Order: sequence, then C-alpha cells, then structure tokens
Amino acid sequence: MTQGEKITVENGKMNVPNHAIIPYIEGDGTGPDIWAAASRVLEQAVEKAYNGEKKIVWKEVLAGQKAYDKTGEWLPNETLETIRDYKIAIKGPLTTPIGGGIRSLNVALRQELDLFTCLRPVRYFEGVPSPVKHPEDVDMQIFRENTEDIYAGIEWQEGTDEVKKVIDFIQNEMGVDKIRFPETSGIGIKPVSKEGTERLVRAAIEYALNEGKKSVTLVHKGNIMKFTEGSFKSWGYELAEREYGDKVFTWNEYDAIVEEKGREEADKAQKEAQDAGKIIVKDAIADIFLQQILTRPKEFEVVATMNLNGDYISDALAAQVGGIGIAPGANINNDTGHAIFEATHGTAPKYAGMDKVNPSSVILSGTLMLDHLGWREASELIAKAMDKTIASKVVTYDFARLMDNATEVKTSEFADELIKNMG
Ligand SMILES: NC(=O)C1=CN([C@@H]2O[C@H](COP(=O)(O)OP(=O)(O)OC[C@H]3O[C@@H](n4cnc5c(N)ncnc54)[C@H](OP(=O)(O)O)[C@@H]3O)[C@@H](O)[C@H]2O)C=CC1
Ligand SMILES: O=C(O)CCC(=O)C(=O)O
Ligand SMILES: [Mg+2]
Repeated sequence: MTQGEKITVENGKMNVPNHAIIPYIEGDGTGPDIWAAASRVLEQAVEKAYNGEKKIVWKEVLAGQKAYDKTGEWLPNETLETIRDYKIAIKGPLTTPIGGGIRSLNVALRQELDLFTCLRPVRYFEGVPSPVKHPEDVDMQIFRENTEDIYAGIEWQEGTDEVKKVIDFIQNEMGVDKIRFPETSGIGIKPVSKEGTERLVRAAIEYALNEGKKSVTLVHKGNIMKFTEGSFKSWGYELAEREYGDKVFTWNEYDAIVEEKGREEADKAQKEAQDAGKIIVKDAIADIFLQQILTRPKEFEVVATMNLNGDYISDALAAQVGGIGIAPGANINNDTGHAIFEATHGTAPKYAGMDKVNPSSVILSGTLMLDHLGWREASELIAKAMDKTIASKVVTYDFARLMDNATEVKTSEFADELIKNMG
C-alpha cells in the first residue's frame, strides 16, 4: 500500500504532498456504484498527468447507512475529526428521510466544518442533450450560502410542547396575530446574518475578480422576507462598495444616480464602469431570476444567494445543461481552505446497486477538488476525456434516453471509456 501524507495549511497557504491522503465518504443508495467509478477515473487522471509522480491515497471515512451499520452512529465524530485534520474530502450522496428521522447529514457536515460556500458551477459539455435551445449560453458559478437560512432545519413539529412554546412566545411577547392556524402549525426559523452574508458575497466577488467575470448577481426574495433576504441584498451591496469600491459598480450606486441625476446619467456611469473593467454587482428577485436564467442566461455569470434559493437554482440550472447527472459541487471554507467536494444530486435510491446512473457529477466534483489542490493538469485530462466520450455518444441511461443513436453504457463502463479517452 502506498504511504501518503497529509495536506497541510500554513498561513493560509495549502501544502499538497505528492502522495496526498484524501478522505472519502462512499455515500448511500447509488453512492457505492458512483464512487467505484469516480475514484478510478480520478486516480487514473492523476497517474497519467504526472507519470506516477503524484498520487491520491484514499482514506475511507464513514457517514450515513454504512456508518450506522458499523458504529451505530450516522455521522461519527471520528469522521468530522478526520476531515478537519486532513483538510479536504470528497463524498457521495447521503440519504435524508422526509418528515421524521435524522436531519440531513449533508447539511450537518457543512455546518460542523463551517464550509460556508457551496460552489456549484454550471456549464455545458458539447453534445449533452438539453431541453433548451442554447444550452451553451449557460456558464454560471453559483455561490450558495451553506450554513444559514431555513435550510439549516431550525423547526418544531406541529402538536409538540416546543411548538406551543414558540407560538405562545410569538403571539404573547411579540404581538404577532398572523399565524393563520396556531393550533395546528409547525414553525420554522430562518436565520440570515450579516457575517454569513458578507463572507459568501466576498467569496463570490473574489472569484469574479480572479476569473475575469463581468458580473455578480445577488439573488433573493427581499420584497417578501425583508429582514432576511432583503438584508442579504443590502449587506451584499454594502460589502461590495466598502471592500471593492474601485473594482465594482453596484446597482445600488446606479439607483442613487437615477435619483439624483436621472436614468441617462446612471446608464452612462454603468457603461463607463464596464468599459473600465469593473464588475457589475446587481440583484434579482428569485422568482423572476428563475425565468431569466431560461430566457437570457448570458446575462448571468457569478450568482450569490442564500441556502434554499441556491438549492432550487442549482437543480434548475443543471437541467438546462443536461441534468443532475452532470452537476458538480464543492463545499468550501474560503478562509481556511477546508473543503468537501460532492455532487449536486442525491442518492437516487431506485437505481441503487444497478451500476446504471451517471457518475459524472462526482467525477466533475473531483475535478474541482484537483483544481483546489493545484493539480490542474489532471482535471484538464478529465474534462477533455468527458468532451470526447460524450461527443462519441457513449453515455449512461440519463443521456441515452434523450440522444439519437447513443450507446448506453453502465456506470462502470462509462468510467472505462473516460479512462480510455484520457489518451
Ligand atoms: N448532497 C446530497 O447528498 C444530497 C442528498 N439528497 C438525498 O437523496 C435522497 C433522494 O433524493 P431525490 O429527491 O430522489 O433526488 P436525487 O437527486 O437522488 O434523484 C432524483 C432524480 O435525479 C436523477 N438522478 C439523480 N442522480 C443521478 C445520476 N447520478 N445520474 C443520472 N440521474 C440522476 C434521477 O432521475 P430519473 O428518475 O429521471 O432517472 C433521480 O430519480 C433523499 O434522501 C435526499 O434527501 C438529495 C440531494 C443532495
Ligand atoms: O441533504 C439533503 O438531503 C439534501 C441536500 C440538497 O438537496 C443539496 O444540498 O442540494
Ligand atoms: Mg439539492
């Protein structure tokens, strides 16, 4: 067995040894099928890109059903400690029961390790079947806040003593009389903080600056949820102007010019800012945004949004470029460099153990991981092999059912094909 070394971080700089140990969670449902395929592709890409000089040394950590069966715990503390210690991990999907049962282990991992950015890049691979006319116009990076919002699961069930206490408090201490059916309501709480918003928006703007993007769009439902989603928008604009004043032009500034000097002057100021290479920081209300990503996707590049909006938007956008089978993601703490890479999709239980589903989301999450480690040559090999394989129409069931004259292959065979096409 190859002996590996830990990835370390010193003064914010990541040191990646040639034989880097990377913890992985296999995942529930289709997780084992996908992981078997994805891990082979990632290993081979590193092997080929560096002629054996660099290697991934996998270290399994347990979560989900496998953890429960072996240890009696769904998310053992040892798993969290190992990921903290080794800095980087990659995972398959984990099941969350609807209604009762355990809360999301996926959310727990993000919260426990404070992985505040969920980065979900959405771009088109030539030849992938899509329901829209111009899927190639979609090239967006979703920065989804990953630790707050209603998604964090602070809620109380209808009929419990806890929910009665909360409803009594809201009605009697806060004077709220708008709970329509107080005797039969469940209650959920949606915390959205200034700190949480600022660190997410900062990560999005930094990304836009580093990658030469032209805009960052803050997506919110601030007209209805004024002090959570509305504040997300205001705090985002304030941060952009305060920390990046000379590099951005915001729609907040635009509105102030309209007020003072009229729209023509505001348009002129925005045009000047664009010509000077500044990033336009704008915003969109979530409902119309979901229409506009379909009708004019070219207008959006980097998107910063809250947790639940980001969850909806990332599945919707994935559909535009071929579906959830090819939608990667990364959960990152941009301050410490800690990260867990994972697909956007879930465990797809009806296909578990059938060697059937598309492993591309986890494979592409792996390429994000390789980029994060600075092993770009390996991630480029995979991206090229993905282009070549899809162009040759050798695909898993999800693409095959939408393509003419495709050859449908199993999860493991798709991995074989990618490895063959790495050249
Ligand atoms: N980060 C995580 O670990 C996540 C976990 N989950 C959890 O997963 C479980 C199942 O959730 P569910 O809502 O069914 O969502 P899933 O994403 O698991 O599956 C929904 C549908 O998406 C398609 N799909 C999913 N994965 C793939 C793939 N690899 N290749 C091709 N198609 C795919 C299938 O569509 P079709 O039937 O059309 O073929 C599938 O039926 C739940 O417990 C949920 O909480 C959900 C999301 C993320
Ligand atoms: O944790 C879950 O079960 C669902 C998570 C999810 O949908 C997501 O992160 O996109
Ligand atoms: Mg989701």
